[in-house]
Amino acid sequence: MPPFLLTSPSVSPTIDTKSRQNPLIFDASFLQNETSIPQQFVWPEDEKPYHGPPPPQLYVPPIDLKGFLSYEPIAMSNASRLVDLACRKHGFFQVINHGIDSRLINEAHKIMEYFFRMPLLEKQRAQRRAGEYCGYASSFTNRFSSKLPWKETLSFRYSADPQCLNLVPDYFLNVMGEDFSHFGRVCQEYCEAMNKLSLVIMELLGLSLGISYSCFTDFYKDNDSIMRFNYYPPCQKPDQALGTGPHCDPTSLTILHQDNVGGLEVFVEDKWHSVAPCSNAFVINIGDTFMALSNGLYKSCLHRAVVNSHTPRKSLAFFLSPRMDKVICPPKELVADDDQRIYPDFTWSTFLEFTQKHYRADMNTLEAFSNWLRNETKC
Ligand SMILES: C=C1C[C@]23C[C@H]1CC[C@H]2[C@]1(C)CCC[C@@](C)(C(=O)O)[C@H]1[C@@H]3C(=O)O
Ligand SMILES: O=C(O)CCC(=O)C(=O)O
Ligand SMILES: [Fe+2]
Repeated sequence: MPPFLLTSPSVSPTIDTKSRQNPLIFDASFLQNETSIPQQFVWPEDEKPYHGPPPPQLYVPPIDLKGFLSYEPIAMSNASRLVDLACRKHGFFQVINHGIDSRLINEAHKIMEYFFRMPLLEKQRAQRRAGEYCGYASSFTNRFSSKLPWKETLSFRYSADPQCLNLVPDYFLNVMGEDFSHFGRVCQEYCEAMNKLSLVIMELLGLSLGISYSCFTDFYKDNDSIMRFNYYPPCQKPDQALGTGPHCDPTSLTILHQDNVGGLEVFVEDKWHSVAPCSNAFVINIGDTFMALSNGLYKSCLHRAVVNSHTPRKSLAFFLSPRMDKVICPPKELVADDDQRIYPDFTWSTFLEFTQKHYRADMNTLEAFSNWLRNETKC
């Protein structure tokens, strides 16, 4: 186990005042060519990316959803067996023949490219504000003052509640104006496709955990999720910086589509492994909230994104999360008696607030949150 995994979690405000008083400006069009990078982007020695020979590739089982989607019994049992093995070990698998139109995926990558290539001032019309999880962030220069990620992100909320049909287009209309109506429609369509796929994966997870296939689909049918575009500009010091630092996703399930550049790494069996990009696959990983819902059986695993000196990289991440007020409590089939509960009951709204106001998501988020919650409920 590397030394950085042994540090005990401490709860401190996520937004540090130092970074707000004296914010650095991350303008990628300029910084991507700089041979010396600001100190705030240099990661500590024990967290720096490894720059020797390329890391070994992680075997991320490709799950063929074709047979599963048409309810073929053999295909369903094969898929659930592979998913079960992967989720007990590290929580990462891929899905192929997922039924999502490649034109929609390409269109989403195209509009993302268009957005991030706009001048900084234009992008800042959607500026993410302190304590909020939606909007545009050029690195997290006004949120943190060290270990800054070498990335720009654009995040927005998606809700599967039928009353929220226009949430995404309305968001873009409000923050970016009329010219972004096509943008908003593509994003809504992409999120709807992700919502559908996430419910299929929830059926698969129900089966692989040996409980009813509808247990998790019911739980997530009115999900309140986060869609995020990640853009990693080239960095002339890729051995010192990180696109996204080591973390476990606090959310329930992440559906990631990466372009063909590569940079995603997962920490398994004491070392970093790369996950090769594949345009017809989505990389799926279990997040902390689903780990808690499965009573710790399925793992939320440490991962990060490294950067390179020559090619910008893009990824689309859909973070599935339950409706804000749903209580995360494992189904009784997964808990023999109350002593076997690993995490306390919580709501996604409290956990989300914890990651935005009290704790910078890292490899210990769920543990730090559980301890914080136990203390809060004690007094
Ligand atoms: C609830 C969330 C917090 C983060 C965005 C969503 C899902 C993943 C989290 C994050 C990506 C984990 C790594 C650190 C983080 C700060 C980031 O680099 O973007 C996290 C997100 C966040 O707090 O904005
Ligand atoms: O861009 C990637 O490959 C991973 C990003 C990630 O882990 C995240 O956004 O949570
Ligand atoms: Fe992540």
